[in-house]
Amino acid sequence: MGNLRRVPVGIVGASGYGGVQLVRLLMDHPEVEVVYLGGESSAGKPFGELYPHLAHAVNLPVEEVDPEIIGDRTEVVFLSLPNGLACEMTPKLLEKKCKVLDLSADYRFSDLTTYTTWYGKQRNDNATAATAVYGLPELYRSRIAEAQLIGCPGCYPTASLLALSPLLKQGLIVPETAIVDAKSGTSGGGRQAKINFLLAEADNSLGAYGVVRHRHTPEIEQICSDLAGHEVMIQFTPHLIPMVRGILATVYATLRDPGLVRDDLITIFRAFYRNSPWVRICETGEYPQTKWACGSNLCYIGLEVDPRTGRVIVMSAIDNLIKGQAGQAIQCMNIMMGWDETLGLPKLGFYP
Ligand SMILES: NC(=O)C1=CN([C@@H]2O[C@H](COP(=O)(O)OP(=O)(O)OC[C@H]3O[C@@H](n4cnc5c(N)ncnc54)[C@H](OP(=O)(O)O)[C@@H]3O)[C@@H](O)[C@H]2O)C=CC1
Ligand SMILES: CC(=O)N[C@@H](CCC(=O)OP(=O)(O)O)C(=O)O
Repeated sequence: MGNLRRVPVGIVGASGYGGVQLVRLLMDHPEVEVVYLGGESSAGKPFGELYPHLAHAVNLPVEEVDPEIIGDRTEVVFLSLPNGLACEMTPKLLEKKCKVLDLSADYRFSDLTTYTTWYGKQRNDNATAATAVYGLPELYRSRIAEAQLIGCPGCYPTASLLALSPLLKQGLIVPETAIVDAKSGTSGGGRQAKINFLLAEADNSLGAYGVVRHRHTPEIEQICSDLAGHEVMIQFTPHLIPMVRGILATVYATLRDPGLVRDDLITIFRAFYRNSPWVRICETGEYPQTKWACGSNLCYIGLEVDPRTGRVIVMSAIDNLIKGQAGQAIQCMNIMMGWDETLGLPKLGFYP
């Protein structure tokens, strides 16, 4: 007989794009019960008023955020808030013995000086931050299993790091030659009114932003440095593309051994991800499309070697709201709770 007791979970920031994905997925998760939804401007409203398509399934109000009350009512808390808020409430939630999964950048950095430099917020929770584990299960599964606090990765870092990790871990590329050219749909910017996300601005147009200064650069570099065993700098350029969901990261790097061919690297990638149910390697020469990943927690990876330049080109496609955000956080929760990593997560995309 299965376990009848469901684990009570809370979602802070439930009214945002990450929050609504968490609600949608966790309502169907067999081991949890969503008992608390929190927000700021949405507090006091029924959730179904904010997202009428879920009104028939979610009969909960959005409540004000009080860590004391959340800690009393839940055992697992997802924080899907703008950067700089999670670090204010996490110490209290941990004190209350909750497991905390933060979807913002607050607990992604092992060195808080880097966080302060790039995010501009002074912090006084160093001791708490030191206990956080970076929530990329394909790299840090065993540490996630032991953790009480997870700093879930950003969407661009997820796509970029899954493309780069096998190459860096095996020492196959010159790390400093790595260039990440990435494109994101507009939902990456959240459910806020911003001029560049207006249909008239974003539609029928493609452009880079944050060139040489996007805050995901130090996040990607931190993990690349960990994999390479020394400090690594990466060139990262994000682009906004007129679609709602999805990220495609195209990564270029110079191979140390120019004799390597595509089949060698496919074998290496397959071996690296052999225990990772959410990574699919495109083995027969096809290149991943964001649409394949849409709605699922999968990351599709394809690659090619250019014998003329000696470079490897890796393409990595995810849904920014699922593997890039809410889905990955649930994957981490599954690991922390000792459940199957795939539990409650969508395996099949929406395509077309
Ligand atoms: N969108 C994406 O693709 C990804 C986003 N992330 C990160 O995840 C986090 C959430 O992003 P996203 O869902 O896009 O953001 P949204 O802007 O869509 O949602 C933000 C949420 O935060 C709530 N909120 C804002 N201020 C407060 C406050 N002072 N107290 C309580 N709640 C507050 C809002 O509540 P209300 O509406 O009630 O005001 C809303 O529910 C961010 O840190 C983002 O950087 C990470 C990976 C991918
Ligand atoms: C299209 C778009 O605007 N994308 C966002 C990335 C969202 C994200 O993951 O940001 P966090 O690191 O704060 O979690 C951006 O570039 O800022």
